[in-house]
Amino acid sequence: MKHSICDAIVLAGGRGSRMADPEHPTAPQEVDKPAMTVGGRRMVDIAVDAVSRCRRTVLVGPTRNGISEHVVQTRESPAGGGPVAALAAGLQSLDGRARSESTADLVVVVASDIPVLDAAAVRSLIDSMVRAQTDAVFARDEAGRTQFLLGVWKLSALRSAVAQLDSVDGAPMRAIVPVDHLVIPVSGIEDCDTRADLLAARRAAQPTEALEIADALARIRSRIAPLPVHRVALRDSAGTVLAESVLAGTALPAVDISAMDGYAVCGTEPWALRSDVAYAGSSDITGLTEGTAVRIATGAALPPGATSVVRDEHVTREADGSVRRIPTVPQSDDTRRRGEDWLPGTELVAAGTPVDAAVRSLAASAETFDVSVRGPVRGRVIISGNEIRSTGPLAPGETRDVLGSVLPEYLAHCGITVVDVMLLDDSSAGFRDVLTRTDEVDVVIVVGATGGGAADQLRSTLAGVDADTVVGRVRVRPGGSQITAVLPDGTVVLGLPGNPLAAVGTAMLTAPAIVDALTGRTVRPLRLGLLSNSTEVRSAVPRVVPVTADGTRWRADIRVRTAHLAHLVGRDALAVIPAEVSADEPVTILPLPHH
Ligand SMILES: Nc1nc2c(c(=O)[nH]1)N[C@H]1C(S)=C(S)[C@@H](COP(=O)(O)OP(=O)(O)OC[C@H]3O[C@@H](n4cnc5c(N)ncnc54)[C@H](O)[C@@H]3O)O[C@H]1N2
Ligand code: MOO
Repeated sequence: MKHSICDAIVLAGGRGSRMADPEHPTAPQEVDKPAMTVGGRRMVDIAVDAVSRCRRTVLVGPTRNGISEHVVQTRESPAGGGPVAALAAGLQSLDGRARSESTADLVVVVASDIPVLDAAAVRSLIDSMVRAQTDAVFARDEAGRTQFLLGVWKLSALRSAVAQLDSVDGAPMRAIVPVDHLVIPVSGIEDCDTRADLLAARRAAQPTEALEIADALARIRSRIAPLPVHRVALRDSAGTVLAESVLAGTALPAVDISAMDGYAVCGTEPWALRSDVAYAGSSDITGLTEGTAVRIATGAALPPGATSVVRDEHVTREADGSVRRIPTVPQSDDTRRRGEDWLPGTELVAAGTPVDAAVRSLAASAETFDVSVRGPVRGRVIISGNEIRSTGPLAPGETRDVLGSVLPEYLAHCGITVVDVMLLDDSSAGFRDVLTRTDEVDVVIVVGATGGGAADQLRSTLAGVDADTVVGRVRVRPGGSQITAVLPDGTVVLGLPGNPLAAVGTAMLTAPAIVDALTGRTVRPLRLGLLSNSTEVRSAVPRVVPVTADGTRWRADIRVRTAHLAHLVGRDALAVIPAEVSADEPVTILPLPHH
């Protein structure tokens, strides 16, 4: 029997009253469980995808957006009438359409609260059904519970089981389970009934493996969506990146002008010199006639009739007041012709270019005064840790905050404009608050709490809000515990390890890739260099190490302490050193900001 003769009924109604959020007692106590996300996907979509190889799928529950058009949506009667009422509605929908098609023999039934359900689990149920030739097969989860809402039925068995009931409204699943059924173990299909189940599922959906540096940066660049495009006046465009190319609004030069102080001439020499002068900016100069010349300033428009410009140094004045070209000089024309630099519509700067001083100046040269851009990227720095103090004397065991005041400078160098810096307690409520109030920023940079230990709330809070963790760990030292995640509202979270040098090194390594992704800026080639002391810093794990220019090479610091920034004082750059580096293997150079 082939998979294609199965139809599917996905149950996506039900009130998830046990899902109510204990931290938000005022929130509605009934939640739409199938719409809740795990790993960034709605559980209803997970269920629909798991049966995507079935011939027809009926989704029973409130009408939902974002469901494939191939899926028929219907509603149980009465609404909220429970799973048997929903199955009856699903059957009715299948039967209604079956008249024009051959009837399927089997029907897969899945609920929308199984966060790791996939096609393979459905496949194994169908395979068992085909082998056993029974009326229904249900899945048993690893806790030993039979999941009657995850199974495969003989269509005829399901139809008659439902038909023999007086009323489907509120009927329990047990009322229709056929005597002749099989239960098979299927791993990893635990359903989500409570908020704790949901959090555990979200936690399990977070990546735990450490990525190589290049893979981590590539994932960040491909998985983080760009910011919206907006139009700004050039004078307000600092820190932005062009979303569209800058096109010339006018030709440059707009008319033929002189490139030198000299003489505009007409025809063949000698030229009788007129007494007036063509100044830059004057537009009412009289035309030249054959055999005449007029003095002209650099940048002045050529008078009508002028055939070329001869610079002062190339001309002699005759006693009769006429001018001639010095015979030995080259026969050059010192005119800048209209459109010689560019014509209207020429692309002057490509999309993806950061708007710097040169871009702003160039756009003004082309009479372009506003541009379509992304950014600037606005960041908020959160300093976590109950032991961290920024002001006042330290109590025993407290640590001075040595990052809040300096990280904005390093982040600015990476392309993030920090709009505020906040100190935060390591409480789950505190973390939840900073990850849900993100309206004014594009990136939240959290310092500390990345480790995943008892006091490290960042990972569990990210799981709780179902952030999409793009990078969970990186194979690098320091900075291995760094996190890059995207909140459901699109805000990016960059988790930096708490040790000060680790925090700065991680920011310098990873923040530029976040800015690349958010702004769509063209990724620059890596700056590479060679170490002068590679044998002294060779390690089994890739490292980020401060370096100082050493002739044509870079000298890396040998024993680096991460609890302060001593190793950044007077250093030129950070080097990203591959594992087991050899003397002639290039390392990536990340220049440090300087004044
Ligand atoms: N069992 C393990 N424990 C730790 C590991 C490990 O692999 N296994 N890695 C260590 C490394 S390396 C680092 S780095 C940290 C990263 O942990 P967190 O990101 O959770 O950082 P915290 O624990 O919050 O802080 C670490 C350290 O840094 C000090 N700190 C934090 N913020 C500041 C600040 N603003 N100014 C000055 N100093 C700061 C903090 O007091 C801690 O001493 O985990 C290790 N543990
Ligand atoms: O990895 Mo920690 O980030 O070494 O200092």
